[in-house]
Amino acid sequence: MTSAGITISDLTVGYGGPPVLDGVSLQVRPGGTLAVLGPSGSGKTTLLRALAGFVRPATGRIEIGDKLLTDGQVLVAPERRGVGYVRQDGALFPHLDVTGNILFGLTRSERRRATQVGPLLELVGLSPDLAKRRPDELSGGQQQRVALARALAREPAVVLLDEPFSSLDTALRAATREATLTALRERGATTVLVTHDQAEALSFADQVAVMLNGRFAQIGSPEEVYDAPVTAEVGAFLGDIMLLPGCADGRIVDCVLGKLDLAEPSTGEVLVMVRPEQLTLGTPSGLTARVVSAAYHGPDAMLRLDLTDTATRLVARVPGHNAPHPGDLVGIAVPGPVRSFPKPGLLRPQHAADENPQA
Ligand SMILES: Nc1ncnc2c1ncn2[C@@H]1O[C@H](COP(=O)(O)OP(=O)(O)OP(=O)(O)O)[C@@H](O)[C@H]1O
Repeated sequence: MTSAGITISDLTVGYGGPPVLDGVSLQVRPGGTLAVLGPSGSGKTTLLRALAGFVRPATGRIEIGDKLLTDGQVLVAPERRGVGYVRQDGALFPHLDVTGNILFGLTRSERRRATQVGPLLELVGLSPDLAKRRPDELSGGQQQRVALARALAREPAVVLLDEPFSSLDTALRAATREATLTALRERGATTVLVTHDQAEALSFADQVAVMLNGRFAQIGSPEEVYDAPVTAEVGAFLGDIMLLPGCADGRIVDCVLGKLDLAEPSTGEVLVMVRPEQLTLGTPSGLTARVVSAAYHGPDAMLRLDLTDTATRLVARVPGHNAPHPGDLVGIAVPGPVRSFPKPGLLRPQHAADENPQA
C-alpha cells in the first residue's frame, strides 16, 4: 500500500442550519497521525464524515494524495475513496464470525488480497485462533481490534478512528491503542483519530488539532499545543492551568509567584499560565504555601495550596511518593519558563484555575 497525505482546504459543512465546520483547512503528511481534540459538538465527527464521503460539504476541497475527493463539482463516493472508518462501537455484525466480519463487503479482488485473515489479526495484536468466534464471544478490546482489522483489510491509504477506545477500561484502552498504532504504522496508513481524551491525543498522534466551535483553534505537535497554546482556552482544554495576573517586561513577568522567565517576550498587563506540574515544592523558604488538600492518584498527587502571604490558591501536581499532607508548609518555586496571554478579552480560566480566586 502506498501512503497518501490528506489536504483539506476551506471546508464548510452544515446539516441545513448554521455551518458545523466553518472553513477548516488541514494537512496530514503521508503516513502521519493526526488527533482531533475538541469538546462535544465541536464538529469532530462531521470532519471524519466529510472525509469518508458520508456528508456533502457546502464548500471546500478534500484531497487524498493526488486524488480530488470533493470540491464544488466533484463528490467521490465513500467506497471509492480508499478510506477506512472505525467507529466508537466497532459496529461488528453480530451474526458473522470474525472472518466474516473482516471480509464483509470486500470486492472480489480485495477479498483475494485479504484472504489471509490470520496475518491481519496478528497485525492488530489478536490470535488467529479467534477467527471463528462471533463478536459476543470477544471482549470489548478484541472487538475494537477486529473492527480495525476490517478497516485495514481494504488496504486503505487513510484510516479514520472515531473515538474507538472510549468504551474500553483504562488498561485495555492503553493496550488496544498501542496495538492500533503499531498496526497503522506497519501499514503506513495516514490516520485521523477523533478523541475527547487529551492524554490519548498527545500520546497517539504526531500532530494535534484542537477544534472549537467548528474551527481549528490550533494545529501543532503535541508539545506545541500543550506547552505553547495560542489561547488560554486551548491551554485549559489540553490540561489543568492556573492563570495569574502579572506585569511583563520583555522576558520577565512579575506575578504573585515572583519574577518568572517568559518563554516569549511580552509587555504590560498579562495573564500568566502555569500548569500544576510546573510548580516545584521544597522545604519552606522564600515563597511558602500551606497544603489545603491532597488527592493521591498513585503515580502523582494533586495538591491545593494557599500562598501564605496572599492566600492565592494554587494547584500543584507532585510525585505521589512522599507527597506532602494537608496542613504542611512547603516552599514553592517555578523553575521553567512560563507562557502569558494578553490580559484584555481573555477567556475565563477553567479546570484547576476555576478555584483560583486571583485568576
Ligand atoms: N445528522 C445531523 N443532522 C443535524 N445536525 C447534526 C447531525 N450530525 C451532527 N449534527 C450537529 O452538528 C454539530 C457537530 O456534531 P459532531 O458530531 O460533528 O460533533 P463532535 O465534536 O463529534 O461531538 P461529540 O464529541 O459529542 O461526538 C452538533 O451540534 C450536532 O448536533
